[in-house]
Amino acid sequence: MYTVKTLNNISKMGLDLLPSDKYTVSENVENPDAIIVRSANMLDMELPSNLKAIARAGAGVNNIPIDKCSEKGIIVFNTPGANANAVKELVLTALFLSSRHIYQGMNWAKTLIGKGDEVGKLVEKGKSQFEGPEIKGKRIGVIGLGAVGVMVANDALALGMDVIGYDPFISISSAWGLSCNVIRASSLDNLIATSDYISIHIPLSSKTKGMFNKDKFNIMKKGARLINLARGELVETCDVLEALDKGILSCYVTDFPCEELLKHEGVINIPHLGASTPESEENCAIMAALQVKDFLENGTVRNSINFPDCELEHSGNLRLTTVHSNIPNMIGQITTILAQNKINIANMLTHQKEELAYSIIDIDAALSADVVERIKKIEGLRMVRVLCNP
Ligand SMILES: NC(=O)c1ccc[n+]([C@@H]2O[C@H](COP(=O)([O-])OP(=O)(O)OC[C@H]3O[C@@H](n4cnc5c(N)ncnc54)[C@H](O)[C@@H]3O)[C@@H](O)[C@H]2O)c1
Ligand SMILES: O=C(O)CC[C@@H](O)C(=O)O
Repeated sequence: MYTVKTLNNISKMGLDLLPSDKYTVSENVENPDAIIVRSANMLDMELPSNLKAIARAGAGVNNIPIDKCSEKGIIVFNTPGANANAVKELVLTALFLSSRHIYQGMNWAKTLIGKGDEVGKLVEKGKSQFEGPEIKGKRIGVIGLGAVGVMVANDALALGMDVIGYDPFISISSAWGLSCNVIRASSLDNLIATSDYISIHIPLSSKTKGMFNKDKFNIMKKGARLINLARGELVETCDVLEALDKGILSCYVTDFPCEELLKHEGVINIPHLGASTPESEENCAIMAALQVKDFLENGTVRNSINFPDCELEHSGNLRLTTVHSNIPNMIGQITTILAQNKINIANMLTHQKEELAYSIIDIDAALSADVVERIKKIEGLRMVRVLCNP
């Protein structure tokens, strides 16, 4: 029996994929084998001693202590692309909201309650204050061309915009999906200096935190509009407010409100709704649950942040999986212990990612607790699991 703890509301469509004869799934599980989480902050959480896997039902993993997990041999998954369409649709909404003063106009229209037959006349008289430009023919700069950025860039082209993109780490699959009509920015500053609209789609990390600061606002086109549905901390709050006050920015749309942003008229604050559609919640939950299940039952790794992809067809009668430091002679030490105990290896696979390596070893014989203990004691070994092959 495996136990899975949920830290946020996770769609039932996903959780139902963990059958009740093999899994106990609840927000109240004490010492779980796996955690499925959305945006709950796990950074200061004490990691349960049984924990083997954390699945982020979503894209951003800045709420998960990745380094601490890697040290302990705990795998972290996310669900790439599963909520990208939901975010893209909200970005397109944000584009129009930032341009056409729809939100301000709607609020103003509400002030006409009680004016009775005068409402029509007052609307016509007052509407000019909410005029705003069309997006067609304007330039949008898309920063980060991953699952969301590629969709935003392609759809902005379809809306008649001139699209420039920046992503020095673009993946091959994203490059295949991106329209060849998207202009490749020679630098981030070049994108920022030439765009009427800028949309950010990069992860928050120590390298990207505060990336949008005074220096970037100072090179923007006067009156530019900035859309940030990625993460609040990518943009320095005091600098964005100053850019709005100086008229450098005419609007900032964010999915991450804070007290200061809520008070400013030039900010459109959305309460983190980027992925809040039934479709994306289901997609993320299904992907997260299946990844956890395949890892717990078969040791398969797909879409992990800290582990290398690894998948091996079953052979033999037992499967040993190990997480260890990516240093010489780790496999040598493990296989030596197996050989000393006359255990034949039916098949094996080892892959590495940065400082960590993951191995799947199928064996023909039974494995005593003593052998497992000896393997666990190898220096650099972070996690050992023994699974029964089907
Ligand atoms: N508001 C929401 O609800 C919501 C939903 C989904 C994702 N997000 C946020 O949006 C981010 C992007 O999501 P995604 O699904 O497209 O992720 P993704 O991993 O598919 O794409 C991220 C892209 O950013 C690029 N990148 C990384 N550092 C960069 C840098 N310094 N400059 C330019 N490009 C850089 C990467 O190469 C990658 O192509 C997530 O990390 C998450 O924080 C928010
Ligand atoms: O789970 C959510 O509602 C938000 C998810 C989003 O921020 C993400 O990074 O995928």
